[in-house]
Amino acid sequence: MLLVISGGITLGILPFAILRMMQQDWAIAAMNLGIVLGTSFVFIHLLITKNAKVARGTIAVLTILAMSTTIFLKGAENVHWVYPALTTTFFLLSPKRAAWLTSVFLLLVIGMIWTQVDFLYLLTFTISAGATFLFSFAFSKRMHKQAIFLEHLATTDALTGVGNRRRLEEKLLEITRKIRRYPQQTCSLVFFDLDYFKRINDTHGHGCGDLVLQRFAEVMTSNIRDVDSFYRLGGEEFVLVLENTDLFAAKALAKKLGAQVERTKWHLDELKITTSAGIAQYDPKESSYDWMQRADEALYRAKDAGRNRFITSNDYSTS
Ligand SMILES: Nc1nc2c(ncn2[C@@H]2O[C@H](COP(=O)(O)OP(=O)(O)OP(=O)(O)O)[C@@H](O)[C@H]2O)c(=O)[nH]1
Repeated sequence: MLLVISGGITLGILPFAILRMMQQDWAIAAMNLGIVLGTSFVFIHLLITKNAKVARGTIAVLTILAMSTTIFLKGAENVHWVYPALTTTFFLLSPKRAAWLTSVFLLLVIGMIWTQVDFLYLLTFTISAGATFLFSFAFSKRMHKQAIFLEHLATTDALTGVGNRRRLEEKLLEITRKIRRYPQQTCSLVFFDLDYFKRINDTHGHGCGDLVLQRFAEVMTSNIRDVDSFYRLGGEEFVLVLENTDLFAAKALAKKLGAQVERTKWHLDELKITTSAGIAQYDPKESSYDWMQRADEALYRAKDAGRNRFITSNDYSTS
C-alpha cells in the first residue's frame, strides 16, 4: 500500500515538476522536486528495509510541508488542500502524532491566510477544519484501539493468556536478526511439555485439564524474569525464550522451574505433575525453524529417557 502511494506520488508529481520548470515557476518547481525526491527515498527505503514506520512518517511530513508551501506561495484560494492533508496525516500516523503535526499545520495555515480573507471566511474555515481534525482524530483513535485489540487476539492463547505460536515466531525472528548482528549475545529456547497429560484429561475430565494448563502457565510466568517470555505452542507444549542466557544457565533454570511445578498445589490434591524439557541455544548460522527443531528434538529425547528430564541439544550426539 505504502509502496503504491509513494511510487504513485513520485510518478504523479514528476510531470508537474518538469512543467513548472519549463514555465520557470521556480518556487513551485522546487517544491514539486522536493516531493519527488522525498517519495523516491521512501519508495527505495521501503523496498530495501520493509520499514513502514519511516515511510509513514516521511510521507506525512512531506504532505504537510507541500500543502503549507502551496498555501504560502499561491495564497488563501488553495486553503481547501488542508482537508485532504488532515485526513492523510491521521491515516498515516498514530492519533497522538497526527494530532500534534496537524495542530501545528492548522495554526500555520491560519497565520498565513489571516490577512488575505475576511473574518467570516476565516471563522468558517477554522470551524470546518477543526471539525475535520476532531472527526479524523476520533476515527483514528478508534481504528488504533481496534488494531491493538485484533493484534492481541491474534497473538494470545485464549486458554492461558500467554503468547501463542504466532507471537513466538515473531519473537524468534526478532532475536535471530539481533544475534546475527551481535553474535556475542546468547539466547536459549526451552520446550516444556507436561508429562502424561492425557491421563489427567481421561481421569478427571477436559475441564480439569484446562485448569491445569492455566495454572501451569501462571506458575511459569510468575517465576521468570521480565526479559524472558513464555508461549503456548499448542496442546500441553509450551516454550520459554531466555534472552542473554546460555545453554548451561537455561538448563539450570529449566530444572528449577520443573521442581517448582512438581511442588505446585493444583485444584485437586491428588494431582502430581511433572514436566520434561528440551533446551537449545541459538547458533547464528541456523534459522529460527532449525533452532526450534533442535529444542523439540531434545524434548523428544527427554520424554524417551523416561520423562521428568531436562535435556539440552548438547547432551546427545546428533551424528
Ligand atoms: N484439557 C485440554 N487438553 C488438551 C488441550 N490441548 C490438547 N489437549 C490434550 O492433551 C493430551 C496430550 O496427550 P499426549 O500427546 O499423548 O501427551 P501426554 O499424555 O502428556 O504424554 P507425554 O507428553 O508423552 O508425556 C491429549 O489428550 C489432548 O487431547 C487443551 O487445550 N485442553
